[in-house]
Amino acid sequence: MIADFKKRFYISLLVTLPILIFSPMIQSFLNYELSFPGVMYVLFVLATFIFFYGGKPFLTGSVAELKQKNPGMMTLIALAIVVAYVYSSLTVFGLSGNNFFWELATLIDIMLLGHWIEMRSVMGASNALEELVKMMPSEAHLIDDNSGEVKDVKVSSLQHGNKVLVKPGEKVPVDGSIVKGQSSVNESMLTGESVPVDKEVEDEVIGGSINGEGSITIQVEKTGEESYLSQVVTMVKEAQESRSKTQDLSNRAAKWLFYVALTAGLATLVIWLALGYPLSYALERMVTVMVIACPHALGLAAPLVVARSTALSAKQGLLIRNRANFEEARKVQSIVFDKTGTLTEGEFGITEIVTEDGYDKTELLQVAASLEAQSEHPIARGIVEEAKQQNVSFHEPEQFESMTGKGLKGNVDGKEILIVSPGYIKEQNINFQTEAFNELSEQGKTVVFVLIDNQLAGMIALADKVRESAERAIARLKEMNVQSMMLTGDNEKVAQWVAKQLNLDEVVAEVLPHEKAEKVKEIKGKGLKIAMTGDGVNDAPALANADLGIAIGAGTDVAMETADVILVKSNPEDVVSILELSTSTYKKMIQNLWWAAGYNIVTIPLAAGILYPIGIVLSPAIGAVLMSLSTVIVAINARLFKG
Ligand SMILES: Nc1ncnc2c1ncn2[C@@H]1O[C@H](COP(=O)(O)OP(=O)(O)OP(=O)(O)O)[C@@H](O)[C@H]1O
Ligand SMILES: [Cu+]
Repeated sequence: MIADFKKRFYISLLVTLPILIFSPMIQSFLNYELSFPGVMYVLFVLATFIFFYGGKPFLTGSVAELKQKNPGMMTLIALAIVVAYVYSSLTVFGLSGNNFFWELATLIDIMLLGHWIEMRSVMGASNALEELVKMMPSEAHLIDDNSGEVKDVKVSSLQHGNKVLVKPGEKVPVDGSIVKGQSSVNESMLTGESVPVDKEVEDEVIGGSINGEGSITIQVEKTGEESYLSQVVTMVKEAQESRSKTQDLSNRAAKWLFYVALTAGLATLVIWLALGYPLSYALERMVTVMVIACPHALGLAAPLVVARSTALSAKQGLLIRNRANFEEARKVQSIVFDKTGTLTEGEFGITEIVTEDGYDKTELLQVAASLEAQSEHPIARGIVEEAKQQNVSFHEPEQFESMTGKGLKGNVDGKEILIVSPGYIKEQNINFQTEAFNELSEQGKTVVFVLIDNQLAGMIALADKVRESAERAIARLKEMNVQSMMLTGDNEKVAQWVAKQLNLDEVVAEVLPHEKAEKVKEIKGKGLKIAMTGDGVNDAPALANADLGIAIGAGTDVAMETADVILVKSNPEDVVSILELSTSTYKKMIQNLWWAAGYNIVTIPLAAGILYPIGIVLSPAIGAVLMSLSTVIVAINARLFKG
């Protein structure tokens, strides 16, 4: 496409030269005379060539637009050059008046040049996505399973389970896990995090990241389309193509501009004729108006900015999935955070085990860990970790059952075990050591209760760390006048403790998973624009219900599927970045809409000849220069967008 415009431009330009040299009007400007019999016919033939050859992209483009019943810039340009060409040709064959072949030729030249330059700038603004793709290396060192020999193969030929060697300083070719060696890996191109991450055996590495000083062997887990990077690229592409309000607005404006241009063009024609000017002169003014009003920068103003901002943000680990909701993010007034894993690290460690009479700590830990080994909950991981460290033996549970938002149930060694929340204990009116419990909770520790054969056996206290980044994020939100709220399934006292640490505006504790979505709806009902941030499966309904759903961290797939934005890093500060990015993207788009459409307020009257009294009249070619300029400015402005 680009090469085609370039070729058509150069050839048309060459053919334009003789037209200029032999045009009577140019000759009178430059005060020379050069002619031969039948020169008119030669000019006609040359101009016809330019009209059909150079004008072809515009003529076919207009046919396509009219077929779609969506007349736009191509139709305007086609109309302009057809009018100029038909009128000039008629004068050659008898109609009285002057031809303006040279105007037609230069107009087409400039149009071709303009569209060529502009396509290049457009490519520049939208190729941020391609940079992401380029991060993938094309070759990998495959280790033969039998001989252990290393040979270089194409990444596309790798299969699951293959082992590949990654040497120091090389790019990791595929997603996989380390089976040998250790190193630090730079994942900044995927997460924006510039500090290299230490990786050892069993750790996951992502294709496209850069290996540090160590040599590692990785086992291939995901290739091609499945790989993290291609999923990011697909996601960004989808977001770029998805509809948005601003886009709809500018499309509608572009439609309007078409009719404005047409009307303004006809009015110009009529007025100049009424003022007694020759038809050729009036037509020239009309053609200029139509060319200058070409609404085509308008169609690009928003998509270029969006292409840029979605791709840029993807590189910082902010993945935008739903553009329309992202655009509205700048209006968010209240953000609801989930506690565990979002505001806190989500990494629990056991701090105390308090037993009831007749039970010992190791026994408690053993049954608890045996049951929790079946669960993915952060609490479960903390308990299992501690048991492993104490070398407690695990026993396979039977009839395992998880009670969402409340705890777990199952049989271990023939005994019925329950691990449950304080809420559940209170609900069942079971007596427990209230004082010890209160003391632990007030220190911000999450306490779970263990029941053996319906008898309370004791409680396990676990501590999680509040993220420092959460504190900074909430402070910044305060500055932006955005309310921060926390929703948690955890106990009230723990929630209060976290809220105090982080200076949160509001907390709601002991909410069951399905109640999170209802709570979100309730806040929305108060007329507040709300964003919800969470990581777990139990957050998914709430994410879907919020005006803006933000999935944090690698999170669960369900959370990612329902979210409008995914934050690759588990950093609450990125929530602030999303809001800021939404604001700056919107600003840039509006700015671009002005460059694209607003400039018509000045140029249409100018093209119509309003400054004729002081001697300023634009030729169609100058009109074409100005309209191209507007598009190029829009493209450059989008490219300057840094987030
Ligand atoms: N695997 C488990 N082991 C023990 N207790 C559990 C388990 N899962 C849930 N619970 C109990 O149920 C409560 C609520 O759990 P839920 O998963 O809904 O929220 P949470 O993870 O504590 O907090 P957040 O809503 O902030 O993520 C927990 O605080 C805990 O008391
Ligand atoms: Cu145009």
